[in-house]
Amino acid sequence: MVALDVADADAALALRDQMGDSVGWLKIGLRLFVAEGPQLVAAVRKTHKVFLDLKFHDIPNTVAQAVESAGRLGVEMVNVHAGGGMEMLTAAAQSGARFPGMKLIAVTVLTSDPMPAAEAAVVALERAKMARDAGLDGVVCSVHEVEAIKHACGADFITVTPGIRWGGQDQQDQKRVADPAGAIRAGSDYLVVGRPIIQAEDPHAAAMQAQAMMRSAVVL
Ligand SMILES: O=C(O)c1cc(=O)[nH]c(=O)n1[C@@H]1O[C@H](COP(=O)(O)O)[C@@H](O)[C@H]1O
Repeated sequence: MVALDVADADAALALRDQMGDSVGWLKIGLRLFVAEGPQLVAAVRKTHKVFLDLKFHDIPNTVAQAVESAGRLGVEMVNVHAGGGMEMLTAAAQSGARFPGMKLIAVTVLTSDPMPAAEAAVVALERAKMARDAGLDGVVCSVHEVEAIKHACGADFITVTPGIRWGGQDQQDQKRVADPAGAIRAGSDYLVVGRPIIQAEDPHAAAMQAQAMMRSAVVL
């Protein structure tokens, strides 16, 4: 999943065209959605699956309604923040259930969170179990937590992992990072990559490089 963390529709659609069908999913997050809204989601959906990453975190009623609005946009994935608690997650799941083509995912502990990795592992696992019990389809977590979450929540419970860096790239604000091969070896279902691709001199080549590393880790 390539994160379209760019300022406007022109930049987003240029990047989308550069990626072509080499990438199946594009992620629309806060920056782009606040700037361009549902119209841009509709444009991107014409060619790619869309992960709408707005990390809803509010009272249960508000989050449930926001999930419903996301469902009406027809996106294939949307996320909420597990920090909102069990009642919020349950309300979100009830709303999400009306849109079977949309995966509902909970952010556990942000990959930029400065808490020590061992503590993040405990909190992420706890929140993943809560998300599963509430009926969500999976979580966003770092690669480091994937194995324990799959073990506790089941192989079908989706793990989406940002914080992907390789070849000595700058971690920037990310704290818990891993490379594309490591993410596949850990069992991650979807890798989210932003700046290492979108700020590369050649974004298409960077996406190809990440995918080659992913393939190198696939055991047939
Ligand atoms: O929900 C997310 O997508 C997300 C969760 C998280 O814990 N960490 C995280 O980095 N993300 C998003 O994943 C992308 C990572 O971007 P880069 O650090 O540029 O690769 C950004 O769009 C973040 O908003």
